[in-house]
Amino acid sequence: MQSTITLSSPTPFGFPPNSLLSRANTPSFQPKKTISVGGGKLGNGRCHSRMDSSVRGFRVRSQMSGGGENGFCTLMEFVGKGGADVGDDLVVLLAHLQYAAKRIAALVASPFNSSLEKQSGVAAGGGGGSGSERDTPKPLDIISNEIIRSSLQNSGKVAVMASEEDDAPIWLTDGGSFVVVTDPLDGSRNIDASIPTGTIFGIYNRLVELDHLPVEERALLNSLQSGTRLVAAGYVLYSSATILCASFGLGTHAFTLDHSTGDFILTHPNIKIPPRGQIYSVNDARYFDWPEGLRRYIDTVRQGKGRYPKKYSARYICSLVADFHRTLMYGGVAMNPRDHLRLVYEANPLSFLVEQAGGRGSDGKSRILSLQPVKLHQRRPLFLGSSEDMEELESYGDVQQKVNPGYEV
Ligand SMILES: O=P(O)(O)OC[C@H]1O[C@](O)(COP(=O)(O)O)[C@@H](O)[C@@H]1O
Repeated sequence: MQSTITLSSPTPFGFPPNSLLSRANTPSFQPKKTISVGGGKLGNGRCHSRMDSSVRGFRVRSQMSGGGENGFCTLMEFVGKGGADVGDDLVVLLAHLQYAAKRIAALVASPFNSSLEKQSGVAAGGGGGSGSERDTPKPLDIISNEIIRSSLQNSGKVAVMASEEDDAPIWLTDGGSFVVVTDPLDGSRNIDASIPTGTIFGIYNRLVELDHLPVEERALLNSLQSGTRLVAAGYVLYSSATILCASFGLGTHAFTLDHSTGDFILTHPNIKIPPRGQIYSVNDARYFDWPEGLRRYIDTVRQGKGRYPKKYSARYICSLVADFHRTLMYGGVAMNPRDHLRLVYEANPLSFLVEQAGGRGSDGKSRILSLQPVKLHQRRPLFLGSSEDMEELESYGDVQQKVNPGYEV
């Protein structure tokens, strides 16, 4: 059966079309395609009317393989009225976020990145450098932040944006109903070696009950919401494929960028992290700075002497989104046991995603989502992974690294 695709936009890469960007307050987003498979029109109906039915038994066929009985489903179709129906405002916001993701994907793969580094005079990562140099934003961090900020602003749907790259949250639009927290380009230290990087985001409802407060205070308090209040969260992995993985509160779903059309295609519906993995992911050059409990845990699983009687393997890219994505796919546990990763921008969104996939996110003692952030850039130990691995790890008690000397690389 041959699939036929009719594009309503003549420029597939110019997505979303300028008309969408300029109509910032457009109440509803229309999928740009009408898709027919075997003569039958699929369009929105492809993604069914409810998320649970849309993801159960969903078969993904790529355009290249000639379609199939179910064809394929774009992110916009998935969240739209014929799919999960997450609401018009959120659909518009996601359309702009996916556009930002595509721009960042192009940016991180650009041959001109090294000249940006040279122009800015920022030292390349990986060499010596003091701890504070390590924390200095790189040009790509700053540009990615700007790409996301302008996309959120153009959506007209976001009241507040809080970014790892900004000192304070930015109040964007009075009429916006959402709050977006983001790490625009995580792992950017790895860029010079073309190691995968990622964008992380979390979306909350704006707290209208705070509207009477001065703008700085209202922006800050909106951004300090507990992870249990997340409406949606996601990450974009910039690797051999560009993958946007998101949850809107009913499962975790991943969409792969089809460079030929500019669409994110549903490739991993309803991800379930295996309850037990055989991989641990940590920077174990820090072994001698770890507490005794964490050392014992790693020593035990390495030797296959844990509850799962097989020797574990280690994988560590040192790029959070990439390490997390692999953990979601294969199971196991990914961790940064010291106070390094940000609760608001990294730990909460990724914990939401792993929980929606059946796993757990913890700081080694407590469920991440239950923590009330007290500072915008607050850092916590972070452990994410399969439910059985996480339970076993936490049973060692003493797994949070207290020594945090400020590593140079
Ligand atoms: O040096 P460590 O402790 O292994 O930390 C590595 C982690 O830091 C990160 O690079 C994030 O650090 P930044 O937020 O300072 O960029 C993650 O991508 C990675 O998982």
